[in-house]
Amino acid sequence: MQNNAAKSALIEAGRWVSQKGWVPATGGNFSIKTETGFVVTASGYDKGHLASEHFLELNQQGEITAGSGKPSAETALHLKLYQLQPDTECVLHTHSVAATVLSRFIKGDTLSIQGYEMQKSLRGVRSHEDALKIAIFDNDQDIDRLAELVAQRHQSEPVVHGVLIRGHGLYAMGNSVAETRRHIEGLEFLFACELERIKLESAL
Ligand SMILES: CSC[C@@H](O)[C@@H](O)C(=O)COP(=O)(O)O
Ligand SMILES: [Zn+2]
Repeated sequence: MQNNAAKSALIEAGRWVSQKGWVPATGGNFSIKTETGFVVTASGYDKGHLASEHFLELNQQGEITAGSGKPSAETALHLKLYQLQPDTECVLHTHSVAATVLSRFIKGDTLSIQGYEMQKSLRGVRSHEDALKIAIFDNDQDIDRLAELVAQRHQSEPVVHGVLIRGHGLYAMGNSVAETRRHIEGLEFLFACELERIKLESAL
């Protein structure tokens, strides 16, 4: 995508995701692939009120080519996700309550979801009977190290729709902005359902 179109699409995605309550208190960061690399949000801004000056342009090695301020503190993870899946065009990172709590509640390294029609909102999923597996990684302030763990896991279990960072949030990806938004919305619905199910079952 062309740089200015990418920024406009991310400004719009930011408004939407903020209205959903999924990027509180400057949490979250967004990027879109461009002809020369990718555009990423600058660090520390309210993602519901982005303007064109709140973005940096980076090349395919992750070096800044245009823009001011600091790129997102989590830029290395965006870069890694583009390198792992060449058809990924957009990465959106959110901090919803459901993703944050569920990733802490599940103690292992995988959230397994089955039995929901909404699973079919995710690319390639054909049935509620498919077991949807979302990788969970322990949170780490060392983003390069975290990105390396995602890359290692990808070798045996390819990252397709998104990954959860424990107690932190969701990284969703897709082959367009629209697909990434749909993946976030579908996954958030599934996370909320799972939280409700766990609460009901523990009350029995
Ligand atoms: C407001 S705490 C969240 C941050 O530490 C981080 O996880 C985040 O998502 C936003 O960081 P940013 O550097 O603005 O892209
Ligand atoms: Zn974050």
